[in-house]
Amino acid sequence: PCVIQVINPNTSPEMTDTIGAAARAVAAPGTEILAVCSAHGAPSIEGHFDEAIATIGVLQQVKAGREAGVQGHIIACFGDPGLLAARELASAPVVGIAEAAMHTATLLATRFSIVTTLPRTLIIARHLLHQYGFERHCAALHAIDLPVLALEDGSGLAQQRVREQCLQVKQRDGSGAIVLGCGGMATLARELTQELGMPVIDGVSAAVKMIESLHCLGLQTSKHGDLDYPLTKPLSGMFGRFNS
Ligand SMILES: O=C(O)C[C@H]1NC(=O)NC1=O
Repeated sequence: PCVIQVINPNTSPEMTDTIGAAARAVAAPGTEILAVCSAHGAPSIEGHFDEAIATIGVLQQVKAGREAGVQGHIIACFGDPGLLAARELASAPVVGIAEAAMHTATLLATRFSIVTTLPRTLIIARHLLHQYGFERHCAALHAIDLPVLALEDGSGLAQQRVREQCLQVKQRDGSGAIVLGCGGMATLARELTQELGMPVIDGVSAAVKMIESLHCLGLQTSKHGDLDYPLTKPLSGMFGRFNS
């Protein structure tokens, strides 16, 4: 079996459910999805500070997942918080939803646009484009200018703003694909792809299929070089829980 731990780095149970549903919608018959969220941290991640504190919860979940013997981990926040640290802790593959969505977009179009939530988080997406080497593939980045948890308030306003922004991307950006820049947008991708007649990509589902592929290929996070397990040292205070 292929057990995939899908980690919502924020503490919103509603968003964890949205993310889990998107993952299960595409999981292969032999794949089990374990959707979890940080035990403590921020209810939504909307900036560098939120990302920094969310990283600890991500790493705690990755450690628990490794001890449970999962076949892969997904970091289901568009900033991919703690990705490389998680890869040091993990033996199984770790995929972030931003990298998964970006890689997928480059297989389908020469350029993609990103649609995310608050304008202040655009810089985080820009940093990832640079880190992953996708800057020249990204035509534009847009924000719907609503907070992350507006996607879970039941009003449908955020979902409507995402749809409107995607329509504008299609008319103005000259990009062939759209990347949805939030784990909470995961369940919108398939319907928007149909309506717009162009690929609208959700990183949660893309990451599930990537982990399944890596598992099928018998490939795991490389422990040769700089993603080897962390050096053992006495960690103190709140980090004592990471002492293996
Ligand atoms: O960066 C963003 O706008 C979205 C990001 N924040 C969050 O709590 N989950 C996410 O995917």
